[in-house]
Amino acid sequence: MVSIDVRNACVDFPIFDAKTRSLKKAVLGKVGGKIGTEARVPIIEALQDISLSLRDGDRVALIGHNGAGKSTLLRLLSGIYEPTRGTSEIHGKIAPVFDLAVGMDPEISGLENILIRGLFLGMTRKQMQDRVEDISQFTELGDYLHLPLRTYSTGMRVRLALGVVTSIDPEILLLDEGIGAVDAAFMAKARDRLVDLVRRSGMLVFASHSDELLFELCNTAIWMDEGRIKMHGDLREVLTAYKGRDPLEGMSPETLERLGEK
Ligand SMILES: Nc1ncnc2c1ncn2[C@@H]1O[C@H](COP(=O)(O)OP(=O)(O)OP(=O)(O)O)[C@@H](O)[C@H]1O
Repeated sequence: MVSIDVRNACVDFPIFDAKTRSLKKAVLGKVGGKIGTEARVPIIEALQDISLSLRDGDRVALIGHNGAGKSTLLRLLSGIYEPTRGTSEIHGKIAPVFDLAVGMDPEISGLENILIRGLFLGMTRKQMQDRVEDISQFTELGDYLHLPLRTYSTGMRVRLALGVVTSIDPEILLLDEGIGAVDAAFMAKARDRLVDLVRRSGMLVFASHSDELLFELCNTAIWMDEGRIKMHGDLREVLTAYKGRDPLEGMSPETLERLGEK
């Protein structure tokens, strides 16, 4: 069974090379997790007292200001970070997609990178070999696929990475935004594959600042604030509370029609 159970989890980052005295003023800043200065070294309390249970079919949006703890929570859910206090129990095959560049080697060709990146995301060599043709076509990179990745532009790299990421079959998909570096026409094409990917995966947790993408992919939301869960519930309700207005009101009729929210 695919499941995530987190109980009273905290994640602290001790900062060994910071000057505590000057940091005391910084606690007043609005953005970021709380900075504790009582200990011998300053400690950033990135996540505090997080409890949540997610099950198959859950599609959760992670929202909140810069530094609120969204990326740290995704890393906790992926097992990259262990909780400093509390527990997290995760069952299922996880595909963490935080940084599209991770798992890519600049010295080998695009085609070889497709294989390597797929293995990194938990696929078998055979599964990836069956998908290479489809991914290659999707990227529209043509002969570039035979050249080393270092010869690619940023957008070309994102095309390749998105092609691979949207071809996998994860049980738990953890997605961090950062997929904006492609042109609009390509993004529209990637969006369809992304929607398909999410339908195939058992569970999704998606950190993003794009209301449109969130409505397209998620049904519930967690609002993170200073390392804590401030609200967890229906996507539209949580986004409305976070923004102080209904997010659907500002959207064009075409977008609303696509989202099925006329
Ligand atoms: N490796 C680290 N070392 C020290 N502090 C960290 C580290 N990673 C994150 N933090 C701190 O943890 C807090 C939460 O950061 P996190 O990256 O999770 O926020 P976020 O909600 O993803 O922000 P954004 O929307 O800007 O990406 C911040 O105060 C940040 O300074």
